[in-house]
Amino acid sequence: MKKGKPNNTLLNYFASREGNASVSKSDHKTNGGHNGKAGSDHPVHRSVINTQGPNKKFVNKRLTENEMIANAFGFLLAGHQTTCFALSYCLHELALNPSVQQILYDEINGATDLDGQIPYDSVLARLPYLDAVLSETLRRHFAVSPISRVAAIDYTLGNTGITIKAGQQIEIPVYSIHNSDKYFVDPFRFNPDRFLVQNRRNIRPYTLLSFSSGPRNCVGERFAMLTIKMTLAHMIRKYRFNTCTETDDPIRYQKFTHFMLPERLIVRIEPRV
Ligand code: HEM
Repeated sequence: MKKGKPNNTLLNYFASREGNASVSKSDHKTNGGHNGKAGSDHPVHRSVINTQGPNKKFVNKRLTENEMIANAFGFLLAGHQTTCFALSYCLHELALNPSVQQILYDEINGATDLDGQIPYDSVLARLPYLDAVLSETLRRHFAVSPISRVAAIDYTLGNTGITIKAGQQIEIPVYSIHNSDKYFVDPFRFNPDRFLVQNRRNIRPYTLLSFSSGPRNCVGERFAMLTIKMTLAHMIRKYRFNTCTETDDPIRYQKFTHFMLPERLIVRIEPRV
C-alpha cells in the first residue's frame, strides 16, 4: 500500500471527514445506528469510536486508508461466508424435511404475482413461514465462532457469586445455548413453527443470538435476512431439494477449527416442472 493521500474518491471522502464537529444534521438523521438507537454519530465515526475501547474519548480521529481497507475486508469476511452458510444449511434442512419444504413452497407460490415475480414487499412482510424457516436454520446452525467480550468493569452475574473482572475475556457459547433443551423444546428437531408469530413469545430473551445482541451486534442482520430470503424464495419456487447418498444426517463437522464448519453439505437439486 502506497503511503500518502488516499487514491480513491470514496476513500478520500471518508478520510477527509473530521470528528463530531463536522457531523452535519443530515448525517444525524440518516444514521439509525446498528444498535437501534437513532442517529448518535456518523457511521464511520461510530466504527472508529468502538475500536477505541469503552473508556477512551474520540477526538478528531480520521480513518486511514488502511483502516478503511481493513473494514471493507471485514465486511466481506463477516458478510459473505455467514450468508453462504445460512443458505447452504437451510437447503440442507429443507432436503431433510420435505414436509417443511412443501409448506414453504406453497407459501412462496401464493405470493408470486401474475408475471411470476415475487414482490419485494411480500418477501419482507407476507412470508411468515419463510422467515420462520430461516430463523430456525440460524438457531440450529450457528456458524460464527463463539461470541467473545472483554469486561469493561468488574461485574457480578446475578446471585451466582461469579464476578467477571474488568479486562477479563468471556466467551458466550451460542451454539450450545441455541441447542439446549433448557431453552428450546426438542432442540435438535428442525421445527420452524417455533418462530411463527404466535410461538415467538415463548423464546426467552437472549437465548437467541444468531446475530448477537447489544451495541456490537451484526450490522448486516437486515441485509442478510433480506438477501437470503429473496434467494431462497426464487430457488424454492424453481427447484426441489432432496437428499442423496452423499447427504449427511447428522452433519459432520470439521475438527480443530474455532467455527462450527461442516465437512460438506450436499443435496440433490431437481427442477420443478
Ligand atoms: C446470516 C448471515 C449473518 C450472520 C449469522 C451474522 C452474524 C454475526 C454475528 C454473530 C456477529 C458477532 C457480533 C458480536 O460479536 O456480538 C456479527 C458481526 C458483524 N457482522 Fe454479521 N452476520 C451475518 C451477515 C452479515 C452481513 C451480510 C454483513 C455485512 C454486509 C455483516 C457484517 C457484520 C459486521 C461488520 C460485524 C461486526 C460488528 C461489530 O463488531 O460492531 N454480517 N455478525
